[in-house]
Amino acid sequence: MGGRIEIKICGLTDVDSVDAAVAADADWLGAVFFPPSPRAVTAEDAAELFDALPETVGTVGLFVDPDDALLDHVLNTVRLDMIQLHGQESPDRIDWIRQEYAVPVMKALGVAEAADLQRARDYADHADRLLLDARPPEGADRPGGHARAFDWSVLTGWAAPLPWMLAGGLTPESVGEALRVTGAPAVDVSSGVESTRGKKDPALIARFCAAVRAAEGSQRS
Ligand SMILES: O=C(O)c1ccccc1NCC(=O)[C@H](O)[C@H](O)COP(=O)(O)O
Repeated sequence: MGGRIEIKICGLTDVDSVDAAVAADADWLGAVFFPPSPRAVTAEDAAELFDALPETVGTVGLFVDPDDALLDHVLNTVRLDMIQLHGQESPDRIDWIRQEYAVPVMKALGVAEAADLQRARDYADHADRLLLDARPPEGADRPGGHARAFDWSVLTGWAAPLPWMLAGGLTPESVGEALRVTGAPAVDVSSGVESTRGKKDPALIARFCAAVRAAEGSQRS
């Protein structure tokens, strides 16, 4: 049991943190194209951060209910290997985006209780992956990136209809337990590897990735 656990570091905004994520063997690097986020970057910023990356590292563009103009601009400016949709995008909208841009789509779902997992089935025939994230606080100005974890035990017995990532409040200290409880095949982190909100910390990125690899090793033994 236990193959490679994929790691996504989300909300990257500076080259030192990008370098740290690559050095720490992260699989996915995320850029946020949602202006209210403290981690938001422009397409031009992201191109500078991502365009010299090795092909072995995947890039993720994070959007919230994007219009076609934003998608056109970003996809024509930055190399993106996956589109993450973190808003209220419908299955039909996902079908259109996948068709139009020929890039895999990961649909984020807000989870607080087991019943929230039922929505995963709505996207089973439309998205390529699911991101299970904690539901945002009431009245939040953005749907993700709040350092909130949900009760991972709600995933016990859950049959994932698609490849998926666990997100929400993960840290170098908690990710091992999260993996033990959930068996997640991939993890995603933003706040937990920041020294202050929106500022990634290369040392925390390295610690987070090392903790995932340690958990991977213990799954194999
Ligand atoms: O990170 C943001 O600022 C953000 C803004 C708008 C929509 C989604 C956002 N983040 C989505 C992510 O994929 C985060 O990595 C995920 O929510 C986990 O965040 P955290 O709990 O801070 O690790």
